[in-house]
Amino acid sequence: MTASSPSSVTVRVPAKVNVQLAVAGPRSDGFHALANVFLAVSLYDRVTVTPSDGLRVTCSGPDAAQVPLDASNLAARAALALAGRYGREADVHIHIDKDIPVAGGMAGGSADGAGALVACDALWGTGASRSELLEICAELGSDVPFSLIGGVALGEGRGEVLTPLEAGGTFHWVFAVADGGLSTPAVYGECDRLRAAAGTDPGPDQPSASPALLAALRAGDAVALAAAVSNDLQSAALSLRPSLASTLSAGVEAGALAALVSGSGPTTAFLAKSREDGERVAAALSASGTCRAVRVAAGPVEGATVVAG
Ligand SMILES: C[C@](O)(CO)[C@H](O)COP(=O)(O)OP(=O)(O)OC[C@H]1O[C@@H](n2ccc(N)nc2=O)[C@H](O)[C@@H]1O
Ligand SMILES: Nc1ncnc2c1ncn2[C@@H]1O[C@H](COP(=O)(O)OP(=O)(O)OP(=O)(O)O)[C@@H](O)[C@H]1O
Repeated sequence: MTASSPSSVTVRVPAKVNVQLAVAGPRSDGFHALANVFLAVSLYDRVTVTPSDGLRVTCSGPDAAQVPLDASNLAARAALALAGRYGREADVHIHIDKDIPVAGGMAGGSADGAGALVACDALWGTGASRSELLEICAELGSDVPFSLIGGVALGEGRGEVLTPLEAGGTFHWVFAVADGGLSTPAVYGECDRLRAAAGTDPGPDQPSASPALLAALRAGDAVALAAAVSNDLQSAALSLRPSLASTLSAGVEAGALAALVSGSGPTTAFLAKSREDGERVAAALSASGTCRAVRVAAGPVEGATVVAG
């Protein structure tokens, strides 16, 4: 550390919802080509890195007990990857203040990976370029590059090849957090199984983004966006967790413009006309007893951002 180095750095990183998730059939490497339209929303993890004798991870927040604190933690993997590239030790204490539901389909682990990468880069004065950071993100996981850039973006390939998109306004969301998580590979596997059983495997080719969805985003038009949202993993998530159907119905009955599973689930996402409508949908979902917790959020918001240090 030089005299001018910060003594610690804190980075704030948002959760995501997928407003379109078009999934092709499995590729030969086991991944699926996607047309994945990500939107970053205002639920955040905060990742703080401080110089330490060795690599150590701690976590606080309501779901902290479910977060691994060993080298499998995506934040630890990010620190190791950056240190490895720059030939230094990952001698850092990473603290995750976790507000994003764990294994909820909102890219919580990916957020921590992107956050730790940006934080270590700032702490160590690495000076890595944006494209170098994005390359490391893509090695860590398909959702991690988007956690770095935030906003709204189309993810192609396995979701890591990003094209930033325009959004003409703020969209208001309600998220119903379910009890327990769903494993992302298990949900992709169930999607393949259901398609094989129905004889509807679409093949491995790259799917396309929906023009109507992109136009709705550009216009900032929540009603048009509600008509265009889609998630090819939704039936698989419902197959593995049938109780999510009653959460989706409760949100629709409460007046949500659209109700969908967030990514691989089991968090469900509800689009509202306004912040006030969102508060009403949130209150009705809480009263319905069909979920563990309810959160309101808005987006798009910016990606991983240094907030202290
Ligand atoms: C469901 C989404 O959250 C939507 O944004 C993502 O596609 C998942 O992204 P992620 O959690 O970063 O996933 P990764 O860590 O890259 O991959 C975990 C596992 O999910 C499956 N996977 C993931 C992405 C993808 N395009 N096809 C897949 O089949 C694979 O089984 C893979 O082994
Ligand atoms: N920093 C982390 N925070 C949470 N989970 C982590 C972290 N690092 C590794 N994991 C592991 O990743 C698994 C998935 O957690 P995560 O919260 O990222 O799921 P998710 O939001 O469904 O992911 P995605 O939406 O990207 O598919 C957890 O069960 C946990 O074992």
